[in-house]
Order: sequence, then structure tokens, then C-alpha cells
Amino acid sequence: MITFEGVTKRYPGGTVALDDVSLDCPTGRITVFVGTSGGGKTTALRTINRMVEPTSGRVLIDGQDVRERKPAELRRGIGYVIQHAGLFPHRTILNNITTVPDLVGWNKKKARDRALELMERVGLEPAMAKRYPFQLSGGQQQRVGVARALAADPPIMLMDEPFSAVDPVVRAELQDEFLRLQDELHKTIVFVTHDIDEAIKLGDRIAVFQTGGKLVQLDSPENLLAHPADDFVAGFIGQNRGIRTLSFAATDGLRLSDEAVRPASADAAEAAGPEWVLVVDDDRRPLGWARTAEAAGPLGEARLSPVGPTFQVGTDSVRVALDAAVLSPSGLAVGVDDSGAVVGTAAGTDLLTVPTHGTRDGTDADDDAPTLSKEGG
Ligand SMILES: Nc1ncnc2c1ncn2[C@@H]1O[C@H](COP(=O)(O)OP(=O)(O)OP(=O)(O)O)[C@@H](O)[C@H]1O
Repeated sequence: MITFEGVTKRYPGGTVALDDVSLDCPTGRITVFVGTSGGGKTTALRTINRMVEPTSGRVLIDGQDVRERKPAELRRGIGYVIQHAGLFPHRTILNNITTVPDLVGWNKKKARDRALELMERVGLEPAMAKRYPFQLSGGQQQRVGVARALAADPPIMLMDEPFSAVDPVVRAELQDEFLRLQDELHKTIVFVTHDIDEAIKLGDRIAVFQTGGKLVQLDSPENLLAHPADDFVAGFIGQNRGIRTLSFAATDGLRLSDEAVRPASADAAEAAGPEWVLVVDDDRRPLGWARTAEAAGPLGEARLSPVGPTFQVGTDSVRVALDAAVLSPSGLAVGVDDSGAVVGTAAGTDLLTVPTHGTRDGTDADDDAPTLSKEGG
């Protein structure tokens, strides 16, 4: 656990970059610092590895004041990833990744094996090991940056806008892979971004900073969306807060109906009832939608409208299911299991009556993570 206790940073000239910030970054979780430009996010991040010394207050790691540790020794246990990756241009990819292992005296083979393993983990071809940073795309360089930070297996990772310099598609890929990696590694991560959507996607906890270095809210993404502490936070989050909250609502509690599901062998005449029926094959895989008034004979031979997007029950969120309902010709969302077989369908209104609970890791969002009371910001 990383703990900020009343941390203030005043730069010469009088800028207050951090104003009496207290918060916890729980072990094994991703805490995101987000907020306006100049809000003190980077300054806060750098107090953890002593690149910035607070004017007052303390930063503790597992209860120990970071000032009791020598900066070099402290930083060996803290991976650091920055925007544009910050790779050493004159070193190969392999040697960039082995920077810390080399520094702490690992033997060459062990460091090399570790680098190659990490390259695979972050999605880089082994052939890239011999290249230099300028021979890689921006996204690839960011992957190297992440691999380098992970090389000596530090328990803590500080990431300062690590995915900001790449296009939105690559950025989404990097984010997804980052979440997959964290699922395996459970590092204690502090992640700085100015992008609220990135914060909501990645963060277990989100700390919102306002100009003047004030922490205005520390909360789970779902609480932040549902209950912004004030107008500043609400404005920063932007529009469609309600709909975005549905990303955190799980679909495993949904009651799905079989009423509109028909086998391909069924005759259209027997399909009477709903205006649209979902035609499925012998394995209950969806074939398409038939409009009952227009169909005659076996449904498998009827003109079918494409199924469109489906949602995986229990895995996808209510937001995905609602999207599927909106795009479906029948207005019904099709829920499938992990083999792609139809579990049932639900109308948009059915989707909005599900109890909301966390989907991200199958646990309640709040369990052991300490929060700052909203009044306290
Ligand atoms: N070394 C420094 N000397 C003086 N002022 C500084 C220094 N570093 C940062 N500041 C000021 O402290 C404030 C907070 O800066 P910081 O970089 O922490 O903000 P940030 O939230 O990370 O912003 P951004 O999103 O723009 O990177 C800013 O007003 C900045 O100008």
C-alpha cells in the first residue's frame, strides 16, 4: 500500500503543485490520478519514487516513509513508464529491457531470458530484440517501456501517461493488454492520465485532481460516474454518465426469455406470437431474426435479418447488452454463452432493472480499498 499523508508540494516561485493530499493506493490494484492539466498528477506520482520531495507531509510504502530509503535502492523496486516510453536510443530493445537487471547485477543469460519472456508477454516479436527504438512504432516502443519497467519484477509500477502518444486504436489495444497483464501480475500501480475514459477503463480507484493540487475525489470508477463529488468532477467526467455506469453492471443476474427463440426446423405458422423470432440452429447458435408476419414454411428457409451484436452473459456488461438491444431489428438483445449458443433474449427495459454490481474482477468494487469521504475532498 502506498500512502500519502498530507502531502504538499510548493515549487520555488510559489506554485502549489500538491495541496495537503491524503490518499491510499491499495496493494495489487490500479490507482489512477486524473484531472486538469497542471493539477499535480505527475508531481504526486514522482513523490513516490523520490523524484520530487514534498514540502510537507509524507509518502509511505507499506508503512515506511520513502525518505528512509536511498533513492537508487527505492527506485529498483519501482518500475517507471513514461509517455513516449523514454527508451535509450543507442541501446537495443533487449538492452533497454535489461537496464535494471544489468544494474542490479543479474547474469547476462538470466537478464536476456527475462527480457525475451517479457517481450512475449507484452506482445513483441523476439526478432525485435536486436532493433533500436527508432526502428519501432510508437505503440511498440510503449510496449518496450512497459517490459523495461517490469524487468526486475518490481512490486510497484508508476506509469505517467504511458499510452498517450499513440493513436486511439493502438491505445485501446495497449490498455486491453495492460489489463490482461495486471490480471496475472497484480502489481501495485499508480497511473497518471488526463483522459477520464482511460481512467474509468483502467482504474480500480480514481483520484481526481483539480488545479492547485487539490484532490477532489477518490473513488471507484462506478461511484465516480454515479456520484461525482461536485460540479467540477461532473464536468470533467462529461456526458452520458448514466449510460457509462452500465459498463459496471453485470449481466449474470439477468433473466433472459426463451419466448422469441425458435429452432430453424420450426414452421413459421407455429411461430405466431412475437413480431420477431430469433432462429437458431441445432446447437442454439443464432442464425438471424425472422419477422413472423412475413415468413412462411420452415423458419430456416425464411428471409432472415442479421443477428447483429450479441452479448456474452456474465462476461459482458449491461452496457454491451443494451447496445445489442438498440442495434437489434427486434429491439431484443441476444445473450449467448461462452460457446456462442443462445441463452435467451432481453428487451432494453429488462436490461435496466438488473442490480448493479462490479464486473471488472468479479468482486465487489470496494472490498478492502480505502476511500476518502466525499465531503473530505
Ligand atoms: N520543477 C517544477 N518547478 C516549478 N513548477 C513546477 C515544476 N514541476 C511542475 N510544476 C508546476 O506544478 C504544477 C503541477 O504540475 P504537474 O506536472 O504535477 O501537473 P499534471 O497534473 O501532471 O499536469 P499535466 O497533465 O499537464 O502533465 C503545474 O502548475 C506545474 O507548472
